[in-house]
Amino acid sequence: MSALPKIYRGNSTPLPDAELAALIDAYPKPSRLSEYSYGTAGFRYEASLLPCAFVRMGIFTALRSASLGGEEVGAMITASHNAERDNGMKLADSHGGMLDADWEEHAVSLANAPDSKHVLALMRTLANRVGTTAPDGKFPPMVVHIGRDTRSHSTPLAELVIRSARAMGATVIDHGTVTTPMLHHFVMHANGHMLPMCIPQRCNEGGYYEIVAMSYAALLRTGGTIVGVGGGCRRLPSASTLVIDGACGIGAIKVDEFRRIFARLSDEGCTVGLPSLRVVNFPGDGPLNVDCGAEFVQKQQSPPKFYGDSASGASRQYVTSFDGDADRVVFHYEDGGGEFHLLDGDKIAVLVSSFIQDELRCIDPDGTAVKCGVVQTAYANGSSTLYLKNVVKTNVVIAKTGVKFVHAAAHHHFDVGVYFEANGHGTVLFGPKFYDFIASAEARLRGTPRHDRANIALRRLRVLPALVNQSVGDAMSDMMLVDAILFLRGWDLSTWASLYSDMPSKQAKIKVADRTVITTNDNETAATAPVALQIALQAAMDAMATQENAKDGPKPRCFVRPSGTEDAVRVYAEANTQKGADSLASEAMILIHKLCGGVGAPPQPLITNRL
Ligand SMILES: CC(=O)N[C@H]1[C@@H](OP(=O)(O)O)O[C@H](CO)[C@@H](O)[C@@H]1O
Ligand SMILES: [Mg+2]
Repeated sequence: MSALPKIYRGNSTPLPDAELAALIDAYPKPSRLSEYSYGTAGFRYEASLLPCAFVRMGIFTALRSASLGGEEVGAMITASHNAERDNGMKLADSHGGMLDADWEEHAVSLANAPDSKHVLALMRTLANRVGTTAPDGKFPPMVVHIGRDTRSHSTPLAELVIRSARAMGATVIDHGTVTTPMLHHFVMHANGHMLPMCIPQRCNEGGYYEIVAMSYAALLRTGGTIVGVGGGCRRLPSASTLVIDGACGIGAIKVDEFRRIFARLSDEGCTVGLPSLRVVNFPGDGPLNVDCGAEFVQKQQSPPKFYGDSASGASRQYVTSFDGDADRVVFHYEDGGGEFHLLDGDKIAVLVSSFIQDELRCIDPDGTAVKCGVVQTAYANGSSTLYLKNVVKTNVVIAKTGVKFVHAAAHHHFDVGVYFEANGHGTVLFGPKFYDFIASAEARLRGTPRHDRANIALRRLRVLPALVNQSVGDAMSDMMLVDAILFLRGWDLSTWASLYSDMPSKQAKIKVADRTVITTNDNETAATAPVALQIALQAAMDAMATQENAKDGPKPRCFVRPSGTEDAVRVYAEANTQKGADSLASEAMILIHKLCGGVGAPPQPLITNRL
């Protein structure tokens, strides 16, 4: 059952300096760390390094809320796909998305201030700059939402953030264990962003489930009114039971709620197309993110371990894997011959963008009313980019790795912006022109028969912004979006997979003494330092192109970049053969080890078994 958040009301008055200082100094900077840095998705370190930063982030989030005149903000305690030993914090700004880039540096300065004296001085400067200090020492109202994942240290770390935010006089809304996208959703709705669909009861777990389940059911129901269109709208036996691998994390617990909701929907007579759900890999079934979950499945390109579950071959035809905080989702299946097939974020981008474009065209055949497009990163498989451009015929933009970059690009470039990182993190953003389009279509189509194709398209499009999380990528809502599209198209995973074939690829990571010695160009497709590294990588790519001598399709590609969430350098390679991709990635690993201060013995060649 969904729990209500615990609310600690604040009085907007910080504790006296001496008490704040005592709290800050009780958690000094760890001697093992020279500086905290703000990575791809916020602070992320081995958990024992974090108390100092987290006490200060309680203060920071309160200040951020004050700077926005009391708009509510959020802090999610999670290290997502990382191992259990790590933890971290993702900060949600008042619109529900990632923290404003200008404020990242304030967060970093506060985290790295040598002691309480400096923290308090910085806090005062910041408060003055944003005009928040009143003569009586009172701040404007401050509201901070807190969520946490299932890691053993997430609760004590969350308590530290709560303590220091309360010490600032902020109201703290503690949502307990939730997924990252749920926390972002609460913050977005609490501030009334996403109007006209925002109503207050959606700011808690029950409200979240309701909005996702109801809009999903509404989308499925549009399949019930089709008369002789396209032969779709059926649930193939191979897509009737959806197995959900929860990565032994929070997503398993939360998605399991939908089984109860689906049962209720069925009781209420809403049975069109609901699949049965089977959740595996709950917390405690196995170690978090180990040999299971979206990160493992996508990076290793192999099926997850089904801890404590002897799922038969038949039930592995329709499987989805979440990551540790359920903001990523990938799909996969085993075919009749036992071969594994992955449908990653690129495949989701293709499925979703072509569905939306098809529906838009039913109302606006010229396709000029709203600008649609897809944002990918350098990790997108070359075949997916070609397919999007040549077959879906949509706009494609390549942005830097990380949700904060792809989200901003989707928002900036498109009225309907689909973004998915290859690892399955993504969503669809709907801008004002989309809502105008829906409003004018509603006026125009009023009174048309429900089975009229344009009328159906309108009802499908209208429900999407409620189903698809508008603040960040969301494994649960993305899973339902994909499932609904498959149902409406009458497809299973193999039909979807057959749209195009991925170029064989290889991903790996390698430890170096200091990964910041590697810098990259803007979209991370090439290293700008060390210069010798990029020259050698280019030579390796050219040699592979000559060796493979493929006539058409994308050319072999390899790039490297320092991870923003792990202490490692990431390597990506793709080629026309798996052997070629493995060989390029191996060469890159050896080059990094040699030119960038590799730790330990030189890496061994990478060999993918499924050749
Ligand atoms: C190759 C890869 O999957 N990188 C991931 C990973 O970032 P890195 O900076 O590569 O560690 O974690 C980010 C947060 O979840 C996610 O946005 C990003 O796509
Ligand atoms: Mg995640």
